[in-house]
Amino acid sequence: MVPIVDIQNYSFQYLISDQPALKNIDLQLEEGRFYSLIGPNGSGKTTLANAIRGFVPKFHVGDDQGDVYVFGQNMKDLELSDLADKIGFVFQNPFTQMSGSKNTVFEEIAFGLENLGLPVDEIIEKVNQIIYEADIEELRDKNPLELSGGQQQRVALAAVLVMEQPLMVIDEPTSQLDPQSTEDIFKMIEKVKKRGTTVLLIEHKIDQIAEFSDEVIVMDQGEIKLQGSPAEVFQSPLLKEIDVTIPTPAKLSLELYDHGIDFTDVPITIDDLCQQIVNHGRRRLNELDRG
Ligand SMILES: Nc1ncnc2c1ncn2[C@@H]1O[C@H](COP(=O)(O)OP(=O)(O)OP(=O)(O)O)[C@@H](O)[C@H]1O
Repeated sequence: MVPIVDIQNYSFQYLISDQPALKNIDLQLEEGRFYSLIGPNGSGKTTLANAIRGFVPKFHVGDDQGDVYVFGQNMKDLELSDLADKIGFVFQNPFTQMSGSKNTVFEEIAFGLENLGLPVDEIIEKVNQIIYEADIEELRDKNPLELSGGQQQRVALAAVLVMEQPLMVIDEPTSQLDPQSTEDIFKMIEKVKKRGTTVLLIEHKIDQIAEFSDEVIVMDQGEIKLQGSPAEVFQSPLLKEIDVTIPTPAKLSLELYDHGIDFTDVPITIDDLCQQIVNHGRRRLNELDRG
């Protein structure tokens, strides 16, 4: 299968910087998978997302080498507007996403669909559906620019998800949200993935990343250091050399190890942890029976 995104030996250095933000990146994203991109602050995550959308180097200028292919086309041959109907992009700061010209959240979310020229009935149906899924009914008639940061974040995400582009690049959509809203946003993104959308999510919420991602990509100092399933990545000894935290169940298992409880695998999700505890209990009972 041809990857949706194919990055080949790509490096980029901002014009005003003295070191590269991306170094020799090779990355392929397959259709319909949910990828999470993690790494310490300044490791290059947003720059990589911007390279996939073409903002780097077309908007944020600098020197680049290598190639970024998206939907089989080299970004060098495309204008920024060429991919508007293929890539949904949620910015780190939701304020920058707002059109600034709409009086209500409903109109804000409808804006992109209007630009695509969809029939009014269809626009209303789609906007109502996403407002329901994003659980933002109480914001429907509010002015987008008067919302709190967390509310703007939900509206900005809804305004992109409603467009149903086949690739979503989402930069820290939950940074201003409480734990329950964070969980809701991940469930929403998972629903989008189930429609066949490819998702690249930049996030720091490790527990949800472990639970929802198909693959985790770890960046450090402009390079991709690790990539694999959540279990592969969060059990990798290489992670110790990078400043990223491990999921809470894995941390708990290390504490239990100090109390003599040794699991066969490091649990990554709460379900894994429960299963490992049950397995451990069974093993102990068998030992007691035999002993
Ligand atoms: N517009 C810019 N001009 C110059 N340097 C930049 C620019 N944007 C980012 N950088 C630098 O590029 C490097 C990578 O930054 P980037 O924002 O991609 O990292 P990040 O992993 O997304 O960080 P964070 O988690 O803090 O958002 C950093 O050293 C940063 O200071």
